[in-house]
Amino acid sequence: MSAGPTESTQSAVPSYIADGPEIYRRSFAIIRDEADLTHLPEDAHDVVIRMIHSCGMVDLAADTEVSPGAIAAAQRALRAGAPVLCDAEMVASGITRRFLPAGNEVICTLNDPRVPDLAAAQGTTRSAAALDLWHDRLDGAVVAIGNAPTALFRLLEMIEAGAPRPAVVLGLPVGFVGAMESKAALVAHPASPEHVVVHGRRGGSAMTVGAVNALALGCAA
Ligand SMILES: C/C1=C2N=C(/C=C3N=C(/C(C)=C4\N[C@@](C)([C@@H]5N=C1[C@](C)(CCC(=O)O)[C@H]5CC(=O)O)[C@@](C)(CC(=O)O)[C@@H]4CCC(=O)O)[C@@](C)(CC(=O)O)[C@@H]\3CCC(=O)O)C(C)(C)[C@@H]/2CCC(=O)O
Repeated sequence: MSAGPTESTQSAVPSYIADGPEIYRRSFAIIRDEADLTHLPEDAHDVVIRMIHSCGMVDLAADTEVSPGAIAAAQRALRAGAPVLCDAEMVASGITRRFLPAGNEVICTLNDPRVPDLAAAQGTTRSAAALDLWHDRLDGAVVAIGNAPTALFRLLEMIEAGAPRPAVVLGLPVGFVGAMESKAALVAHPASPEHVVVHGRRGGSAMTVGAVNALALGCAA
């Protein structure tokens, strides 16, 4: 093992790996070794590995479902310049812009000044109301929902009502109220777009960012 910056024999800090690319290489090798990805489409492996990388849970793979065309659809959309529509600023902030293949816009409407009034008028969360401002960008978009279950429910309601269809939905909200149910609804919906979900309570902004970054990196392959 290579030593970290503190190499003094006096130090109580153990030696550690301080080479960024090497840390990534080892992490991905450990995940490949420990995670069972066999039930997932082959082209989803790098995406799921990066999702696991973001949360440290190799058993995440068992709860992950990827529709057969999801990865190809997402990468086609990204290469064609589709925007990435995010439910939370945490998701939007984490996406590594230089990985995106076509200078794709990353959009989060949560803090648009119109959203509080929309939410109050509809009696819903700001996260769900913010999707009303997605209408003109939804067609063929990559949707990344990493926080709010109500945003995923709202997206399904919009699609049912005839809104344009995104290319793919990364349905990865987290939590105890509505997260499991919203993801189950996405997978079961007869008009479900291509999707990536982690069933159950697990999800989150970091995991969703990992999925988008892996999809973007895969566009270059
Ligand atoms: C019920 C909500 C949940 N939030 C969760 C987890 C986290 N949320 C964080 C932060 C900073 C934000 N959450 C909001 C989206 C806020 N969270 C909610 C809502 C009340 C409703 C969403 C829903 O149920 O669908 C939602 C507010 C709303 O009206 O939509 C946020 C907008 C709150 C705010 O700042 O006003 C904000 C998002 C900021 C952004 O744009 O990035 C956490 C960091 C929690 C914290 O602050 O301690 C954390 C992040 C988790 C992650 O990985 O994304 C849950 C667990 C999803 C929870 C819903 C489920 C539950 O409680 O069981």
